[in-house]
Amino acid sequence: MPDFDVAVIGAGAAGLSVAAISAGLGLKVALFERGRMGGDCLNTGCVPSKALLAAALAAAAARRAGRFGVRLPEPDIDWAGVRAHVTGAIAAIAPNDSEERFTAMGVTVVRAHARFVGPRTIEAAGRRFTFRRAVIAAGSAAAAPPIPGLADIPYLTNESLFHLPERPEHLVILGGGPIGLEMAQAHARLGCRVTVVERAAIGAREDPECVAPLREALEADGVAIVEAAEVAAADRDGPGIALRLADGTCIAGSHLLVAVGRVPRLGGLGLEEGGIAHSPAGIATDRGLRSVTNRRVWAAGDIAAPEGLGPRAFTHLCSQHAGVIARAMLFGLPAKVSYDALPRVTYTDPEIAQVGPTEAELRAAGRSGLSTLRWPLAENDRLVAEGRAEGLVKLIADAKGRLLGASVVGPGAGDMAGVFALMIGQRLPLSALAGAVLPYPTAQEAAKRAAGEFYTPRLLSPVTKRIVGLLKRRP
Ligand SMILES: Cc1cc2nc3c(=O)[nH]c(=O)nc-3n(C[C@H](O)[C@H](O)[C@H](O)COP(=O)(O)OP(=O)(O)OC[C@H]3O[C@@H](n4cnc5c(N)ncnc54)[C@H](O)[C@@H]3O)c2cc1C
Ligand SMILES: NC(=O)c1ccc[n+]([C@@H]2O[C@H](COP(=O)([O-])OP(=O)(O)OC[C@H]3O[C@@H](n4cnc5c(N)ncnc54)[C@H](O)[C@@H]3O)[C@@H](O)[C@H]2O)c1
Repeated sequence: MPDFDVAVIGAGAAGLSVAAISAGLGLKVALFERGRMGGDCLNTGCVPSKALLAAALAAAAARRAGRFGVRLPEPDIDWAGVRAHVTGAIAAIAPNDSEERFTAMGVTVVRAHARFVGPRTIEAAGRRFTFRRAVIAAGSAAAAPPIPGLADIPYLTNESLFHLPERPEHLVILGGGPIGLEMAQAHARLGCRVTVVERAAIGAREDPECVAPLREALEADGVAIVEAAEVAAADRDGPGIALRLADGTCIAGSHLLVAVGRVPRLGGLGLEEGGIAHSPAGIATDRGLRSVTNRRVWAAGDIAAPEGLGPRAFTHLCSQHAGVIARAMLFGLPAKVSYDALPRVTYTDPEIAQVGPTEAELRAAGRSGLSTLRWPLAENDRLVAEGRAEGLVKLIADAKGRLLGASVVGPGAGDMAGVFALMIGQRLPLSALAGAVLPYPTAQEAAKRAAGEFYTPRLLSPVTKRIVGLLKRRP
């Protein structure tokens, strides 16, 4: 008999979710973690980045208070205090992901590097563990672009950024994706000079109508943005760093943050010994997240590269993966992942939220009969009252009024994304949102108004007017 029903490699968002469900269902579970419990999200990702953004927002709010007739002096940023807030947020959440909590659930937690030594055996801490089923949830790490000289200079990634003892004087950020943009705004608002160096365009994956207000906000925060930049070399520059661009420009700063995407942590897992197929994108799985070569093995989280979909890196996706694995691996049901209603949010100010595909992606996929519905946040009473009515809700629907994609830019865009995820996931018609009674005044009303735009032309059509004209003669 195998030692464990389920063996999980990695105690990040994905591994913890799988372990909790499996143990909750009464299975014998082993969980291997070589680093910190909680993985990237808790220690070096979502939590510290959002904590830093919260500190930055407080500084920005103080600077903006004058518009309400509340004049405050320029905020005095105490870097040690900011760091204490970040580490405090991690410490407050850590018990949820702790070894103690999982041990209490009945999980055997092994704090060591784990590797497959055969298709049904894992080795860790000098011991061998046989398993009935295994889940690889080893996550991803910051990618290092092949720039000459980069490997020879000290640069930061998400693993080191949140532990800087001193505030960077001039943070140069390579990459204008979500990590680059969130960290650019956070550091600029906390008093650092910031330059973003981006190969293509910032926020390139997002709807351009959403990126435009964010670009303005970043520039207003003092972030310098260099786009279409080809970095030819990286060097030391005294105590700092310098990026030399192909056009001859030199961008020098005190610190360099590399945020150009993620690579799966495949190294040292013994995938060959385990008979587990993989590619540079991650563990090759079917849509049920099951290894295409070792049918006792599944993959979850950033490291999973499901067939035809590829990897994605979001904590909420880890829960979806865990749910699919629970149904497929534990109950033998035909569960599959779908990213049709997957939300993502860049937590800048303004936030950018996307649920499902963007308009450009839908059009590139050849979808016809699409309706594009917009509602500007300048028309939202609550946001006007709060002096932050910049942004847009943009919805893309099919001819029958079913929502396919939603793009939002503005304050609280991420909170609005939940409704759109529900609508797309459950295939609800726009009338469900357009007809809902929402509390006034809330930002969410902008979502309802955008949905209502699908029906407005129909409602005010000459035919409807003629019908109403006839009906008015009723006694
Ligand atoms: C700066 C930043 C901000 C982010 N912000 C957000 C956000 O706001 N919202 C969002 O949804 N997502 C965000 N993400 C993405 C999110 O953090 C990841 O998608 C998520 O943490 C992935 O979880 P995971 O369980 O797949 O991997 P991880 O969290 O990386 O966990 C994998 C674990 O496996 C362990 N491990 C690896 N190999 C082995 C081995 N051989 N043996 C034992 N242990 C091993 C590692 O030590 C690690 O703890 C952010 C990421 C970054 C970097
Ligand atoms: N709020 C969130 O949900 C959140 C926040 C941060 C990260 N994440 C997750 O982490 C992932 C990784 O984020 P990321 O921002 O590192 O990656 P990314 O792939 O999303 O963006 C990287 C950016 O770097 C640019 N780039 C690549 N090589 C370059 C080079 N040599 N020089 C200059 N620019 C270069 C790309 O054009 C791209 O715009 C995200 O895709 C997301 O899944 C999520």
